[in-house]
Order: sequence, then C-alpha cells, then structure tokens
Amino acid sequence: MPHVLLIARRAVGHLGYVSAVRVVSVDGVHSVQQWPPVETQPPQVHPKAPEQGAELTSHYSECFGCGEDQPGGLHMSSTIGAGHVVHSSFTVSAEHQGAPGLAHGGLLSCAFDEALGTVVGQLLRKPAVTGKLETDFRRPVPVGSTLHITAELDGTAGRKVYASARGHLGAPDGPVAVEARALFVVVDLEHFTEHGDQDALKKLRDSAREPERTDRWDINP
Ligand SMILES: CCCCCCCCCCCCCC(=O)SCCNC(=O)CCNC(=O)[C@H](O)C(C)(C)COP(=O)(O)OP(=O)(O)OC[C@H]1O[C@@H](n2cnc3c(N)ncnc32)[C@H](O)[C@@H]1OP(=O)(O)O
Repeated sequence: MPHVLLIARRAVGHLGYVSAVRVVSVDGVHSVQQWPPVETQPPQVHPKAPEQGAELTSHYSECFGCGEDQPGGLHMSSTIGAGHVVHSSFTVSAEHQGAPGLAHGGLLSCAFDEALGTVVGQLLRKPAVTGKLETDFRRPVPVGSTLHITAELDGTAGRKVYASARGHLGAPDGPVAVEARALFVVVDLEHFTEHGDQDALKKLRDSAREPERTDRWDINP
C-alpha cells in the first residue's frame, strides 16, 4: 500500500502558530505525530534578515553544504522565499553516491541539515546548531538529478527552533523524494570559539572583512 502523508497546520489562538499533525500510513499501519513536538511561538524573523528573493552567499567557503572551496561538496545555492521559507537546490554528483548511480542517504540528510540550518540562521540571525535531524527517504535520488528543497521555520520554544523541509526531484514542483524535520538549539558564539578550530575561525573572520562579504556572519541578534 502506498505511503500517505498528510500535514495539517492550524492556528492556536494568541499563542499563534504551529500545531501540525502528521499522519503517516504505511501498509495500513497509522501513526500520528505532532510537529513541532512541543508548543511553539511563531518565529520572529530578524529585521536584518535578507529580503524575499535574495540569493544567499555561502556562510563559509569551506562548508561542505554551500562552500565554494569544497570540491566534493554540495555547492548548495539558496534563495529567500516568502514568509518563513528558504528555497535551496543542489545537483547530485558522482562524489555523492551510495549505491551505484544513486545519492547516499547520509549525504541527503546532510543536504537537509544545510537547508534547514540556512533557514534558521538566515531568518533568525542567531547562532544555532542541529540538535536533532529526522529524515524520510521517499524516492531514490539519481546522480545527475537536482533536488529542490523548500525549508521552513515552524516555530520556536525558548532556545529551541523547529524547522522542516521537503525535497522535490528534478523541479520545484517535482515529486517529493525526501522530507526532514529538525530541532536546532540557539547557542552562544563561545560554542564555536571553544569547540572550533582557531585557524578556521580566523579565516572566516578575515573573509567577513572583505567588503562584498560583510553579510556573511553578522549573526548578532
Ligand atoms: C547570517 C547568519 C547566517 C548563518 C547561516 C548558517 C547556515 C548554517 C548551515 C549549516 C547547518 C549545519 C548545522 C550543523 O550541522 S551544526 C553541527 C551538528 N550539531 C552539533 O554539533 C551540536 C552538538 N550538540 C551540542 O552542542 C549540544 O548538545 C546542544 C547545543 C545541541 C544542546 O546543548 P546545551 O547544553 O546548549 O542545551 P541543552 O542540552 O540544555 O538543550 C537545550 C534544549 O534542547 C533540547 N534538546 C537538545 N538536544 C535535543 C535532542 N537531540 N532531542 C530533543 N531535544 C533536544 C533539550 O532537551 C533542551 O530542551 P529544554 O529542556 O530547554 O526544553
């Protein structure tokens, strides 16, 4: 029996926003999951967030998801959409294979981590890291195909930010191949200075000083 997926969204009075119910039927067995899993507030888009239609530059040139200095990376490109949405796309290359000619599942999860992290980081302009990422693989994704991912902010609860995304195969309105949901947790900048590599952070700081790149990591709320 085919998979059936239904996502319903309803307003919750003054609390406002999301209580999405996801009903999944696989071979006649139904399970109902609430998404986000806790009560949330509507996301507050930062006043300095890029405007609808803005094409985003890489936040870090060595990022596996979007960096131009990662030869085997995803080279994902992203554009701000309407509301709380970012549209991203990448083309699956031979470096991304798992089974012959098909994208590796972990690689696809990585692409969704990137797309979801982008909608969180760019619209909220707060440093946040992935706490949990859940992926549903609905169709194989062949090498050479382009995955069009629409990622959306679903709500916030204190430091917790919930976001979800759908990946369409071949075209923005193509069949859904992959879906994902994630929890991001807002962190202090010390998260990166304490745990990251100092030389890499210096490189990022230096590139942020280049006039054409000053938008890259201005993430102070
Ligand atoms: C201009 C800006 C542009 C920026 C663009 C950016 C693009 C980026 C694109 C790249 C994107 C790539 C992005 C990447 O790849 S980020 C890299 C992958 N992620 C990490 O490395 C994160 C590693 N984990 C940690 O550092 C810590 O565990 C964090 C920081 C996540 C939480 O540790 P912390 O000690 O700080 O906080 P807490 O433990 O009190 O938790 C806080 C709350 O969260 C809830 N919780 C936590 N975990 C889970 C869980 N698994 N399921 C359910 N809930 C969970 C927890 O219950 C609590 O809830 P509550 O008790 O308050 O209710």
